[in-house]
Amino acid sequence: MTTRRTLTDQPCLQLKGLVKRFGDITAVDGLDLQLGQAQVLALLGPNGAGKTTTIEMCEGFLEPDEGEISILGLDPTMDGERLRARIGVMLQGGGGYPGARAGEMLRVVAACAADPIDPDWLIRTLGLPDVVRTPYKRLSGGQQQRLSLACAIVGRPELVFLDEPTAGLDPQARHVVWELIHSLRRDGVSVVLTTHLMAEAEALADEVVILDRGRVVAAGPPKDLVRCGAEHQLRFTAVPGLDLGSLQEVLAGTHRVAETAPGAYLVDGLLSPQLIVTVTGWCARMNVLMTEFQVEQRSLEEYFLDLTGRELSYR
Ligand SMILES: Nc1ncnc2c1ncn2[C@@H]1O[C@H](COP(=O)(O)OP(=O)(O)OP(=O)(O)O)[C@@H](O)[C@H]1O
Repeated sequence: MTTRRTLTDQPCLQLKGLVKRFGDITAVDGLDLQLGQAQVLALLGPNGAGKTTTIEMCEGFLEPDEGEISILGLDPTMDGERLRARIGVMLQGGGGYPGARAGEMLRVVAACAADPIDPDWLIRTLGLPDVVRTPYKRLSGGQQQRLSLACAIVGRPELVFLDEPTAGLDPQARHVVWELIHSLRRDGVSVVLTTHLMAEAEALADEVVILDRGRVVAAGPPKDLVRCGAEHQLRFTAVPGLDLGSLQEVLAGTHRVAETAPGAYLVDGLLSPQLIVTVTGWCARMNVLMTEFQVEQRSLEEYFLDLTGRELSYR
């Protein structure tokens, strides 16, 4: 899609001690974040967690009360003009010109860029050919979303901010957007996105930051977050009434073992390849045939619930 950028070690986004208050509400409360080049960062959190406020400060639309922001080495408040040519912004809820036709809108944005992506290619890729002549205000919510995404990336930005890029999209359109974000990353573009969707963060992000009430409650690669927050459960079925005492002995008390229903067994505790070998090896020695074998991990969603006592996604 684009010419691949040369990778550097410089963080393209760095936030230190960021604070933003609206009257009595502290929307962002001492946030530290860093993002490397060609990385995707997902800000995850419930309504009001401070995601939009954070990215609006990064985009230069809001001024922080405290802290420092460096975007591509620039201060978005002081260097907004210089920065705007190098970043792409997709606002929550679209943000297009109501009377402008979809195709024209994208071409106007492309014309402002030195080396734009071909607008026709973006229109085809995002499934918008049938609405190029339709005014923005008459596009469906999903079409407005996709057009806004096209406008955010048509100028080949170095860093893109996408505020809930797939909100309201059907699964097929969501998949197209995910593919586009993957290809941006492959081309060396860094992406900051906000989402309520755990699956989206897991599918796209190198780094997930979970916010709650303006603070980071957890951060890391999605797999690590699931792993570090999770006790795991291994379940298997076999003939009822197995002698679980001997399995417990083999496991040396590290896991809880139970027959939860006749023939349904649960091994509860931290999961590892060694645990699977131990349990299947024990079955083999006891001449027990497992008829089902299942590993259950807690999702990021459940991890968030554990951390905050609240649900993460409720749209
Ligand atoms: N302009 C504003 N004036 C007053 N309060 C605001 C303003 N913008 C945001 N807030 C408040 O700051 C807090 C954080 O809001 P923000 O929009 O950043 O959350 P969010 O995580 O993006 O939520 P959502 O997922 O609903 O978009 C909320 O309590 C919100 O009501």
